[in-house]
Amino acid sequence: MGLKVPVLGAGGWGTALAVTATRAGREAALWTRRADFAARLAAERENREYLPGVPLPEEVSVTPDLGRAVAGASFALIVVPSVGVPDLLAALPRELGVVLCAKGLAPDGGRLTDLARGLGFARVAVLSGPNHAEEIGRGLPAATVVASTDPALAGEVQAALLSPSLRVYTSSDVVGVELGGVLKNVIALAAGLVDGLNLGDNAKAALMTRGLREMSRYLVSQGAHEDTVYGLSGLGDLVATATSRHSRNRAAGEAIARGDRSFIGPQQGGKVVEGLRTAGLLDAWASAHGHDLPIVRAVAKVASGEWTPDAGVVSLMGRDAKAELEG
Ligand SMILES: NC(=O)c1ccc[n+]([C@@H]2O[C@H](COP(=O)([O-])OP(=O)(O)OC[C@H]3O[C@@H](n4cnc5c(N)ncnc54)[C@H](O)[C@@H]3O)[C@@H](O)[C@H]2O)c1
Ligand SMILES: O=P(O)(O)OC[C@H](O)CO
Repeated sequence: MGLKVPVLGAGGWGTALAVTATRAGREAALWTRRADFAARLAAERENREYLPGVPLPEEVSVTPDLGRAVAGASFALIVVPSVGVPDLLAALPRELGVVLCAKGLAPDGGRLTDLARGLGFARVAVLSGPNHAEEIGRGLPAATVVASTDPALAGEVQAALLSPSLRVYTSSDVVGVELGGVLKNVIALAAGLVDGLNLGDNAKAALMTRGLREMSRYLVSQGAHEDTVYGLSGLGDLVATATSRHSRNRAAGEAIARGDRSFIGPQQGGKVVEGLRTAGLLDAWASAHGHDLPIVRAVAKVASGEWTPDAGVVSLMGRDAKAELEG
């Protein structure tokens, strides 16, 4: 088992994971595609752009050379935003284990783990949980889940990240862990809309609870275990994201509700707000497959500019009367 952990992507989450690996006694090779940015990180020993205030230990090396970053390693953490995952995977040796850390979907609306398998990777895992980079980077206590159908790979990743400040659980439910992280971003965006519209605590509790129900219906329809929906990568991450001052998804929803149009449409404000992209991809999938995902639909319509935030509220409040456990 290689002691070096390649961390591919030097945004906030990649930087926090590189620091996390050093707390588990490993060396981390932090890769970024921009050579000038790599040089700056190596010189300043801090990622001032994406994770300010967290020093990079000397066990973290920084490189723009992908081959060098993964040389001799058993697996790599893939921590670029979901849009960048296909190109990055295509450039990696297929014998490498890949641990997908993005909370988003492939360009066709499918799962990133399926994309990896389709490209020929045999050892595939996903890492997800209630994990804000700002807190993990500082070593505040947290927990996460690594899921794989390959228990040896899940165990390797667990050992490489487990430390007194991060409990890493394993799971074999790849679908549940992966899609929990994907869906919660959309519900967190909707929670931000509720915040920005000043709709109150009752509305936010109702939105999060019905959102969890929507997550459950979708995840189980895709083959997830229902228990996973109520675990760290489902309910846990939904609570962390929908209630947090750190969450970009929640903050984007709040900003849209307050009239900030920079998040509307394809440019998406220039920030990684995975839920905006996910909502459109999932809404298209749900329409094509006859699934009812009303919160996803409302967020997709608001994110594309087709509906105002108020119209989204009207659509959700005006749905047909039903029994709570009906669907
Ligand atoms: N920030 C968190 O707390 C957190 C926690 C868990 C999971 N995630 C997930 O991790 C992923 C990355 O998020 P982040 O917070 O690190 O983002 P970020 O905005 O902090 O940084 C993104 C990084 O990826 C690079 N990048 C952007 N597009 C790229 C591309 N096409 N190819 C290669 N590199 C590209 C950027 O230059 C930047 O270094 C997202 O899917 C996010 O949902 C984030
Ligand atoms: O800042 P967000 O909204 O992308 O959320 C960050 C993490 O996914 C929380 O677990």
